[in-house]
Amino acid sequence: MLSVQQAEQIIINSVQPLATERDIEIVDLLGASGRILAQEIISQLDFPHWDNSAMDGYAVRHADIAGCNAENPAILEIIAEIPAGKTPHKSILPGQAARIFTGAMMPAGADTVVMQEVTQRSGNSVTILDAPAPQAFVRHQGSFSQAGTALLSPGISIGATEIAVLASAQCIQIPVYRRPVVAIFSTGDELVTPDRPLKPGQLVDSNQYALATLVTQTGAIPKMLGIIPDDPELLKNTISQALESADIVISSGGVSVGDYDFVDRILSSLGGEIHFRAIAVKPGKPLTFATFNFSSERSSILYFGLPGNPVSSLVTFWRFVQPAIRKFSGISDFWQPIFVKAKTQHSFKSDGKKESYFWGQLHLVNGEYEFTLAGGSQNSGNLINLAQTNGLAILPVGKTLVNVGDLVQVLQVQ
Ligand SMILES: Nc1nc2c(c(=O)[nH]1)N[C@H]1C(S)=C(S)[C@@H](COP(=O)(O)OP(=O)(O)OC[C@H]3O[C@@H](n4cnc5c(N)ncnc54)[C@H](O)[C@@H]3O)O[C@H]1N2
Ligand code: MOO
Ligand SMILES: [Mg+2]
Repeated sequence: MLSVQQAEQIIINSVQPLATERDIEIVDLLGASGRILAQEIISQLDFPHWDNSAMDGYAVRHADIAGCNAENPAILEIIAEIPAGKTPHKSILPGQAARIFTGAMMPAGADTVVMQEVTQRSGNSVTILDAPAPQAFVRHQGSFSQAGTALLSPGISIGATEIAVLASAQCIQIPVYRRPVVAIFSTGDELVTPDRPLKPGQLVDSNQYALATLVTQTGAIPKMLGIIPDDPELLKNTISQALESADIVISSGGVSVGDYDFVDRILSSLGGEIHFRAIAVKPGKPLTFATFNFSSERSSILYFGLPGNPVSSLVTFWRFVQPAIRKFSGISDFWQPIFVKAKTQHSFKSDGKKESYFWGQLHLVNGEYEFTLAGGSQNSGNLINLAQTNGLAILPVGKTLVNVGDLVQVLQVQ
């Protein structure tokens, strides 16, 4: 059976990220939050825009104050006051200074700022009790970045720091990639929506809601197609419709070997290339991955047939689907899953034949991660103790036991 790493490679190699002009939309500054930048941002401005003071104090000519100290101070005449936002009109000549405030433009002639803490003011003169280095406390025009420089590269995720840069560079129309559309549906005659009374044998479709939440959190648009009964005709119609209107399709259920598990057959009949139908992973073994190439105008459509058991569908989403959505979104880096090493507070075991995932919580204790197993049954049908899961501890193939205090690899999730 395919290993987790082989399956991951097949999926990631099948992803053709958004990259064309057709995939770009323009949003305003705040609308860019959480989006993926689609084009390089080049600054029209120098940063700082002009020489300015980094301190409240006095703008001076360094030659006038070099070597001065409390015993041998320099005394200068104050000829101007320059608050932030005002243009200085006078040049500083030898023996002169300007009162200046943080962020205010440096006057011509001055090259250094003296902090007011090492000065004494008396009327129109200032006594300098200590000389800073030449150029001290002056933020020079263009010293952070110069006009014409690329400030942000395409493929980055836009957060608060990037929005600050865009705002400062006066970029208010931001080119971002459109959000991928992810169609989601559940299969199974036993499934009902959460608002329906349960008849014997029925079960609430929880997967669709959990998957839609994860899709949204991953930056894509979920398109919920509902519950489809175990009927090959209805399933075929739904899958066709999903393939027409989405970039990625996720179904849950109907991918194992039961008589009512129709998904794989339908994918083949619709012309999908099935790359695999099972992985050596627990939970999540019966995961189907297929691609559809309808035209050169569209990227390959990715189809994930997730197993129906609630934990299996979420574990396979986190491990295989989420990185694929991220990569598809146009993110040039950081779409990979994040693994951390954690000291486990519980022991757990497996038969060593499949890569096994155990759900629970990662905590930072004194700067180091610890992993606590969720209480109750680690059965892939038990979604109740999945609540508050933020990590999946991994037992690799060939390893059958982890003891309390051992370091384990944990996949960070959510
Ligand atoms: N003979 C075998 N049987 C099974 C195998 C196997 O290897 N040989 N694998 C088991 C494993 S592992 C899994 S996981 C499941 C996967 O089954 P399917 O993907 O075909 O899913 P279903 O049979 O439709 O449902 C499985 C289970 O999950 C419940 N379910 C389904 N959809 C939802 C939903 N949307 N929300 C909540 N719960 C859902 C469903 O009622 C079943 O209990 O197959 C095993 N069998
Ligand atoms: O692997 Mo299934 O995915 O355990 O329940
Ligand atoms: Mg089944």
